[in-house]
Amino acid sequence: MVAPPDNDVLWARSLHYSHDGSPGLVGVSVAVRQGEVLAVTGPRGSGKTTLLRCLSGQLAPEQGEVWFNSVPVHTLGAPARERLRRDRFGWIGPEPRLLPELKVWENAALPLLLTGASHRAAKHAAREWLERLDIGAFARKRPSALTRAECQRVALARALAGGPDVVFADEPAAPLHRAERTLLLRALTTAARSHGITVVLATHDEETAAVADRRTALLDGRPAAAAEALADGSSAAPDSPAPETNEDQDACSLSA
Ligand SMILES: Nc1ncnc2c1ncn2[C@@H]1O[C@H](COP(=O)(O)OP(=O)(O)OP(=O)(O)O)[C@@H](O)[C@H]1O
Repeated sequence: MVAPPDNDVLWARSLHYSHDGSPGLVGVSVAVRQGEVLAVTGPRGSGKTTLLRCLSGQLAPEQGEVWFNSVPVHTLGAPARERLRRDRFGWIGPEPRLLPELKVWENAALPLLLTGASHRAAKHAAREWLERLDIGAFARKRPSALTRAECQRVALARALAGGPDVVFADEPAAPLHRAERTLLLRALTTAARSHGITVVLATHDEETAAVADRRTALLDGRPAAAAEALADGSSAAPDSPAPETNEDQDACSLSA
């Protein structure tokens, strides 16, 4: 077992995962550099969420390797993967999933409180991120007083407040209108770039993918090129890496 290259913060090779026997991932490889925003693209059901869940240690792949820096995530037991997720990763999905009983700042501080941070430190970090994301004024309100877009920003503050190395963003802007989507993606990429946070962004939406530095495409749980070759009847290896597109920095103008 050989650790991945030093400049890759996250690295996975030949991942296989099936959901109750039906294939979710079939030979997917991916590498993400420190501070990079990588878009994982593909139509609905192509395996994006399954890939993010394997990379973040929520799911243990049936085959293949996942490395976070020099940590072989695929060899860790469930408690160690849970600790890793809590301490080093942030997650934002399409739904904010805030706890209605808690104030906005408490929602944002929750992951930090779970890592054992003091109440004071967790509150400070949460409020700082709420301020940076322009929702500091709502800190003492309950989520029910906020719009959906504001709640999604609270979810982003929650993903960032613990000072993660990697944020996994699974269709984070999907339920939002265009203007709100642009704001949320700008907030995500600006936060990531100013703090050197790596982002793995799953999306089926071209405009959303355009904020990334680079993208990798999935189709039917496979790297898109391999899936297309399979459909054509040619002989591409099933676990060849997904084709990657180097996006010009102009594509990142939302984060300006
Ligand atoms: N918990 C589950 N149980 C059974 N099948 C699942 C489960 N989760 C995903 N799948 C199946 O695995 C495949 C990949 O799903 P996945 O959610 O990873 O794709 P996706 O690209 O993220 O799609 P979406 O954009 O709709 O979330 C799909 O065929 C899906 O139906």
